[in-house]
Amino acid sequence: MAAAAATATLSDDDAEERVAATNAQMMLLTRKMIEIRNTLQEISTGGGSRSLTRVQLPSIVVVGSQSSGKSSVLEAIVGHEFLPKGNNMVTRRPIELTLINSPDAAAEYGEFPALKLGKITDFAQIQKTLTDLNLAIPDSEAVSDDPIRLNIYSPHVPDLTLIDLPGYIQIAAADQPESLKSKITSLCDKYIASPNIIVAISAADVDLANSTALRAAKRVDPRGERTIGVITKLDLVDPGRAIDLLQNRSYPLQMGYVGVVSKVPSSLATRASSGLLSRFSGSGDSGDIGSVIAKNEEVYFGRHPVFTRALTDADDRTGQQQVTLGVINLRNKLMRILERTMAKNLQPACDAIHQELEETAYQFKVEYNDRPITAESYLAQSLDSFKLSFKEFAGKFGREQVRAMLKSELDQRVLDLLAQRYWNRLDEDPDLALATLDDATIKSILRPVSELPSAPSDDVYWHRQLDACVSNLTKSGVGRTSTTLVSNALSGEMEHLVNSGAFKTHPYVKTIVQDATMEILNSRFYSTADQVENCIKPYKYEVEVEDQEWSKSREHAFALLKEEVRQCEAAYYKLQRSVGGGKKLSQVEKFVEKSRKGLVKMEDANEIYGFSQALIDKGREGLFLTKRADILRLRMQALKSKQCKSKDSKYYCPEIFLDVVADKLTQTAVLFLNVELLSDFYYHLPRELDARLGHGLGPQKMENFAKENAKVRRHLELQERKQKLELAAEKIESVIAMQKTRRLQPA
Ligand SMILES: Nc1nc2c(ncn2[C@@H]2O[C@H](COP(=O)(O)OP(=O)(O)OP(=O)(O)O)[C@@H](O)[C@H]2O)c(=O)[nH]1
Repeated sequence: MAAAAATATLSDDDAEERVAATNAQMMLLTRKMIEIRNTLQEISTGGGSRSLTRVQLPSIVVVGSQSSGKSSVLEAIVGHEFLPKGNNMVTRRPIELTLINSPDAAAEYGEFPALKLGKITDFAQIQKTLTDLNLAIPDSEAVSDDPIRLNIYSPHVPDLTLIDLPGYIQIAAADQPESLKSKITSLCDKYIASPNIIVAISAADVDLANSTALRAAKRVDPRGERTIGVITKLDLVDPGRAIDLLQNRSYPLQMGYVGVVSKVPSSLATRASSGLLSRFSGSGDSGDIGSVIAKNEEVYFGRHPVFTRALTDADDRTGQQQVTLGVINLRNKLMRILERTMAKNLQPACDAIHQELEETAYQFKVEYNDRPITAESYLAQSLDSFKLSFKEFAGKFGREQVRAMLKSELDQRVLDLLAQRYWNRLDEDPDLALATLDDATIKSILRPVSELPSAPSDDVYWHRQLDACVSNLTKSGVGRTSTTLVSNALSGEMEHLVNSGAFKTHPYVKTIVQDATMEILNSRFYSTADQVENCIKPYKYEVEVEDQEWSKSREHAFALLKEEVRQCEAAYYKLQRSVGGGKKLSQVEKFVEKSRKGLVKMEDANEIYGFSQALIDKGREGLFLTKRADILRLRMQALKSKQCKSKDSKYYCPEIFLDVVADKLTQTAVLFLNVELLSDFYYHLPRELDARLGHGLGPQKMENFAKENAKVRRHLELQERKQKLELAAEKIESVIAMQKTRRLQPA
């Protein structure tokens, strides 16, 4: 019986029901206030708020020297071991602990809101994470005032917010910075400032006059209005001495002292207990360490009548300071105190929220004309704008553009073939010619193209040259080349569009667009290339030419040669400048020519003539360009001649005939590229983007996307701030209303 009395007389059924009802009501209020406090905290972290920082709802802050039993008390309240342990000063950052009573929670779990690790049901894992987060502060710094936020959900905890701080030290250890003591003190000072409630922990076996926690509390709360003294390790001193300590007269506290024995006794550590803590939730035995400790305290205090007497005396109001015993009563007391002090701050907080809300609403009206925005609407708008620029591009890049692109590619191929089979002169320029010829051509000695206009019409040599060129051109993999060209052009343009349009500041979405582009293009690549190749097959055997086609190609071939001449001249001019003038270049060219005729020796170039190897190479290039331009001019004349007017002279005018072939290949390829690749891509890409960037993105990614744009981010943040303030105002008003109703109810 004595034991039951010592732990707050919970034996009587009526009393129990009353306590439960009060607890439930209190928890509802406290929870609402904690929610408001957290909302306000989010608003303050989201951007400097002037009026909100002035008024804040209080937190409970736990301070104590190292090894005073701080962790043991907190763990007894939570019911689990979860705080970092070790000799190496493991609490280096404030731990802001929010306990959330969740009666329906299937399991107890913790969450680190800033880390986004999800629910952690293994408390050993929570302990490890806390240890890692603390030890991430280097030994040289030892403490940081950047808090770790941890929420614990459980049916066995009350709604409470507690802040655990690094323990006070007397002197810094050898490996700790000198300034550590003062660093810890100023960190704690920051937290024990008004209006927070201070839980000052002192161990019974250490002289209270030396308690750093009580001394610090006295400094900031000299009248003992917001400090609770907690004396741990009562079992280590004589019970009579314990009672003396709990009635500490040198620092009287209005909320009194609470004595606890918060160590899990080894004999009880593994046994499920009577479940005293679980009375909070009305569930059965919790089996947590809180219950084990409570059971142990019940037995310990019951064993010593002096504790029962102290409680009775206090109840009788004999002038003694109020005495409270046990972790459960500490917990209840904390809840009551939190509620009371929060209630005191409710009206000022409510006023501050309203003031802040008014300012924010005004800003929102002025800057955004009350225009609401969502990440989703911003994404939809950006996607629409992107699709619009895509449509514009599609309008500009059609069949005609593909035709021009492919024709210019084939023109280049035709020029290369002509150079190989007609224009390179093996006899005059063996070095350069050899480098560009295939073995078969080298074997068939090239005849100078100047002989072509006067060759007999049945000259097999010239027939073979043209047939080889045509065969080479038609069998050069036009299907693959043309498909690659168009694919590259499309993916290049998409790259340009994402880098310049609505998505230019959105790297994640850029990748999605590029991936979708590549997937569509790749999936069509082989079938398109095969279809094009199939359709140009007939030209591999026979090419029929119309008069009109011939004359069109005659003009085009002439223009091509003219452009080639221009390029030769430009290159020659550049070469002249690079060797220091035309005179120098022609000297070197002459030397190279003489050496080809055997009139001078190449080995003497440097020593006798002072021409470096680089200069000789340039001389060779100069000679090549001059001769190439001569041949091209000759060929231009030929194309203009009467001989090349008729399509029947195809062997005399290979430039024209090859252009006809290139043109036919282009026209046929474009037909299929347009249908199979271009139109298909233009049709599918917008649909694919709708699928990937619509709801497929998910709310978090959508928000991340929207906030990548600084302007939108500001708009969204201001809007969120306004919404949070509205919510906080609504909640705080309902809490104030609840308070009023409670006050009106009979006790
Ligand atoms: N006998 C007894 N030992 C206790 C009691 N409370 C805590 N201890 C022991 O005292 C030691 C220190 O307790 P902690 O809870 O780790 O103390 P702390 O203040 O958190 O220590 P730091 O984390 O180092 O600051 C541990 O060995 C506990 O088991 C108690 O009420 N009675």
